[in-house]
Amino acid sequence: MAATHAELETHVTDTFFTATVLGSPRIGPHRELKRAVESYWAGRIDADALAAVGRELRTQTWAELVDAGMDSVPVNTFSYYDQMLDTAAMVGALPDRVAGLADPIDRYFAAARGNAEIAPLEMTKWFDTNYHYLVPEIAPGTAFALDASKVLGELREAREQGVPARPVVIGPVTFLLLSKPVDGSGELLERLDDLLPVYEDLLAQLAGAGAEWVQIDEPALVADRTEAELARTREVYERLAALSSRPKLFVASYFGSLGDALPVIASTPVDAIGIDLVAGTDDLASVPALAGKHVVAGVVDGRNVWRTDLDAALSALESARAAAGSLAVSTSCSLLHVPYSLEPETGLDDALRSWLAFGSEKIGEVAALATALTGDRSAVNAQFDASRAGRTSRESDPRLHDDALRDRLASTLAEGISRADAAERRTAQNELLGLPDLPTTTIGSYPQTTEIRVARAALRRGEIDDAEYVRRMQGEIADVIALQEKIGLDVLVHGEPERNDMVQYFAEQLDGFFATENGWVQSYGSRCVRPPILFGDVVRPEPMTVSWFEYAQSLTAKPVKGMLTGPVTILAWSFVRDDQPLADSANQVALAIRDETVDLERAGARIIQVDEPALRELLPLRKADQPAYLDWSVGSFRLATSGVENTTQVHTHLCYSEFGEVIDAIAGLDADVTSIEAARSKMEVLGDLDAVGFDLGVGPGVYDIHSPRVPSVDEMTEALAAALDAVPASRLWVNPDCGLKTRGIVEVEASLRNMVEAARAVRGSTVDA
Ligand SMILES: CN1c2c(nc(N)[nH]c2=O)NC[C@@H]1CNc1ccc(C(=O)N[C@@H](CCC(=O)N[C@@H](CCC(=O)N[C@@H](CCC(=O)O)C(=O)O)C(=O)O)C(=O)O)cc1
Ligand SMILES: N[C@@H](CCS)C(=O)O
Ligand SMILES: [Zn+2]
Repeated sequence: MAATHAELETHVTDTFFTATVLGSPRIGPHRELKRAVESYWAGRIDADALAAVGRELRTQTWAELVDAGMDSVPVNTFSYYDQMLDTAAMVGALPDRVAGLADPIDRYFAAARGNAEIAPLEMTKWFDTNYHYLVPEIAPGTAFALDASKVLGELREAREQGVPARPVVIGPVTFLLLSKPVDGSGELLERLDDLLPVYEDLLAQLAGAGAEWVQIDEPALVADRTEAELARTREVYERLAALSSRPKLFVASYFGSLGDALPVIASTPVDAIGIDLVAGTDDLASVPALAGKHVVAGVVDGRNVWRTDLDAALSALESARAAAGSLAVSTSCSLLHVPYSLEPETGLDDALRSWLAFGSEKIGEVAALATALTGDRSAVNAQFDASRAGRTSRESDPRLHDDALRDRLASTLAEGISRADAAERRTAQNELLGLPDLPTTTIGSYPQTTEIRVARAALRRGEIDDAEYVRRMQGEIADVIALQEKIGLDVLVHGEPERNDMVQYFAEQLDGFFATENGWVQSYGSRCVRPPILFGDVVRPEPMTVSWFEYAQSLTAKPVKGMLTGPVTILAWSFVRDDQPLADSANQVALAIRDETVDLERAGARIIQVDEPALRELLPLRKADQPAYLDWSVGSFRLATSGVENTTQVHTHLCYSEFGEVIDAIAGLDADVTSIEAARSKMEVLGDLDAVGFDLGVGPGVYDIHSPRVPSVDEMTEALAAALDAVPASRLWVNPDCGLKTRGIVEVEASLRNMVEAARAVRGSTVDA
């Protein structure tokens, strides 16, 4: 049964816990950690003040969990930046280049962000989420050594507060599989023999510090794994479980089903196994294989915001308990991926509110289910009734089903979503645009300055009116157009100052979405996003971008790109309804974007860019599920972009990933021009595109926008020369890797000047040749 706070104060020991979550958000209910960390970086507060903010946030998080009735509370899920970086620091795997920094916190932040001399670690997406982790680098010389100060410190802190603390660490298999071999390192799982002593030492120290349980996260086991990898996994957990002095071992999986890995983990003497019964419902049928283990059943969705169907969850829990014997109720994954609480969302109508559960509400659901599971159903009747009422209200809400929209979508799809032959389009577009070879452009956003954000905040608070806001944004657009003209770029953008975010901006204008006021979720480090909630059928009441485009185009004779976010990315960065296939929601969003492209074209846009940076991110973790995804995602992009004339040049933009695995899909998008992140991977993507016969326009990023460094003309000339080995000049575009919203204007101007100079130099040499 979920314990009360009073019971916990009597210290339940040596028991199997019954109610928990796999992890907690850490950025702060009002982004307190973001503000503290950024203040520390800016030198406005010292390390003690930063530590105090962290301590206060942990205390609040643990108290909420204990008060709600969790009888085991995850600790060490707090982080100043990222949990993979924390693990690298814990096992002594920070890169050598930060070793010279004496202060551990400065060393840590240097690995995360770099500085004038030090390159940061790479960042990449955490499985199929919109959270980015830092990729540890493992060199042959990396000498693993334990530094357990963070986890031990947080364990001690929690225990002093009477919290039934369960330290959480990333497991050795996931840590190595997600790290990057450098300096000639081979297959990283080969390093397990070096790494395991560190984990053994850690477990001994945790036991010595009073930890009854430790949670070892192994989400890498929900992706396809080779026999050899599974065999190594078995060895790891046999060895760790064989330790004489250790806490009970709870191996947690999440983001999918364990599949073949389930019997492997089950065969080792670990004490508890966590399964994701939301994204990995298949594992429910395998629970009998877990008999004798404590099963931690993730039935409350940690990735999405829908209220749990408590009746269905309870019945899954009852059948799992019957098969396994011993069971705890949990979230499917850490609550890192959802906002803290529904409470600040004053803009929610009662119906919508009754369908939702954010972090706090999910903790309440876990507690209610744990109580119901022990037989004391009457104590939680009200929660079960509210869950049923929310479901009934949702099923009957007219906003979930718009017949006119569905009919129009069906007829548009029936008409076909292919454009004319690409060569025919190219001829028509070249004639209209008259661009030079190697046209120069940027990806869309220019620096989101404090003035821009302050203006938006002032509009929100009613301190300025719409007209004043438009005036200020038009001022920004005019500046950005003038800057681009001065630099000599060929294809211009309006700079996106009016967009709080490339997804939220559209969601705020589409029916069927709810945009939260305070639903912040960590994206990376101190950066957060507010994923909108796609709850109903999606309808575009009016044009969303046209007036900004028209204003920008009125200031220049050069073509200004219409700038839109694509359907896959809008879905990937939203919380999406779970009552219909993702493909159906994607097509509804695509139809709205298609209408916008047609309106932009009518307003004079000769080029329209539809960004799909999240195309790779949503790729299912299991190969077997990938073809169906690629089919609907490419289809939704084509639906969004096939409504315009042949003369209108469609661009797309892809970034934040390595695209090797989805290269066919990129070709399948059939965009006239694809700008793609390439600077860090040294243009490798061009070879991949060539290999699948891609013969459309391509703009491989010639410089990395993730750092303030100004790239030289020479290095961009070299990048372009390398690109010309794979792509003829007639198809090559010149652009940075991604948008410039996180950069400062001074470095942007200098970098773009050099980029244009490099393009001109290369153009000259190809014309001469
Ligand atoms: C391209 N990326 C994106 C992802 N997901 C998205 N949904 N959007 C993306 O663009 N995933 C992959 C990458 C992740 N990259 C980033 C990069 C940068 C940020 C970021 O800077 N986030 C901002 C918040 C942005 C925002 O929503 N701004 C709003 C509100 C701003 C605000 O907080 N205003 C203050 C007042 C003004 C002030 O003092 O500054 C307030 O309200 O208190 C806006 O511009 O109106 C961040 O601050 O973290 C995220 C992901
Ligand atoms: N048009 C967007 C794409 C980011 S991925 C931008 O420039 O910021
Ligand atoms: Zn981008």
